[in-house]
Amino acid sequence: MKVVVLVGGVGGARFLLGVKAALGLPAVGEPAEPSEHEITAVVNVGDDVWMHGLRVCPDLDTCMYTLGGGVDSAKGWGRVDETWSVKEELAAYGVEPSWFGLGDRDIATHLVRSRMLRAGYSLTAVTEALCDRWKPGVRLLPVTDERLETHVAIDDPDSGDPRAVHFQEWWVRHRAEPTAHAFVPVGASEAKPTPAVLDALEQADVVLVAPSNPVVSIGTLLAVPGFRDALRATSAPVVGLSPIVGGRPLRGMADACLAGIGVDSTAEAVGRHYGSRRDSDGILDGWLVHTGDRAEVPGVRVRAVPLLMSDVDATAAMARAAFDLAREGR
Ligand SMILES: C[C@H](OP(=O)(O)O)C(=O)O
Repeated sequence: MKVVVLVGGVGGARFLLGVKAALGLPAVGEPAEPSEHEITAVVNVGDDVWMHGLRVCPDLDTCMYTLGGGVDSAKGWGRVDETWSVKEELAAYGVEPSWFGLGDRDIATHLVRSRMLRAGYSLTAVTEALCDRWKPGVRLLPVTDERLETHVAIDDPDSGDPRAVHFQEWWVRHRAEPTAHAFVPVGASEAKPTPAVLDALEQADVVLVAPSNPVVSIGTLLAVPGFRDALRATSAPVVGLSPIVGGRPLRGMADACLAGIGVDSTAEAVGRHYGSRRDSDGILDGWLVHTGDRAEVPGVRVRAVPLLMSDVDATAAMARAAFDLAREGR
């Protein structure tokens, strides 16, 4: 089976572990024998940023480290056994930004990526080269090879003046506390989905929308011109999983993002925001919500199952429920 999963970072990576397990693949790493199943993750790039002259791709790296066995699993991102000498040395020079820490091991990834990008390789090719080391067992595809970065319109916490900051500054430096008035995918109008992404969607047997951030992860994928159309055109059923459980985000600060686009933090509101492929210009055929949550999404089959990614087995059960819902509509 060819499975395409739309993902962001921490939540998306955890969900991919469960998708692999649901298909009988090792959650971490590659299977010993070639498999009949093929998983492709289309990954958000809106969090990407140039930092100290290095190209940092947090969501691609979180997926790569998580699936390749190199992640700091307590945090859900970054390298295990990380050290911070470079960060300390930069602080000693008084170099800004000091609020975004790059670990020593992690820096090696960014050095390789930046060098290859400067040599003219696409982000898709660079990611493939990095994955040659990590062997995530999932094909990780940036949604676009063009530069696309999410910016957030806020009132400056010091001056109160309106300004736009890079997503990382809002998320990491300000902990998503200043009210987000808008999210702007800077560069989106010039971006296009890569041929590999379009091909994966066309060939897919099923497409899953991970319980990732609906605004700054999945929303940014959908902001790439042509991506929504390709998702709507695939012959594969599209099933999403709610990242909102009991009116609260599973993790992260998705509620602050949803408030910024005027969507309530409920499974129903997010399902309606994604919308129906059949009855509107939406992206869903099926929508999984957490047991006990209710959602009516016109034109979309809704089922309630446990949606807490507490471990790989629980996450695999979620993926199996998504496959079942996808099959129901065929
Ligand atoms: C929030 C995001 O991950 P997601 O939950 O969207 O997959 C992240 O890692 O920054």
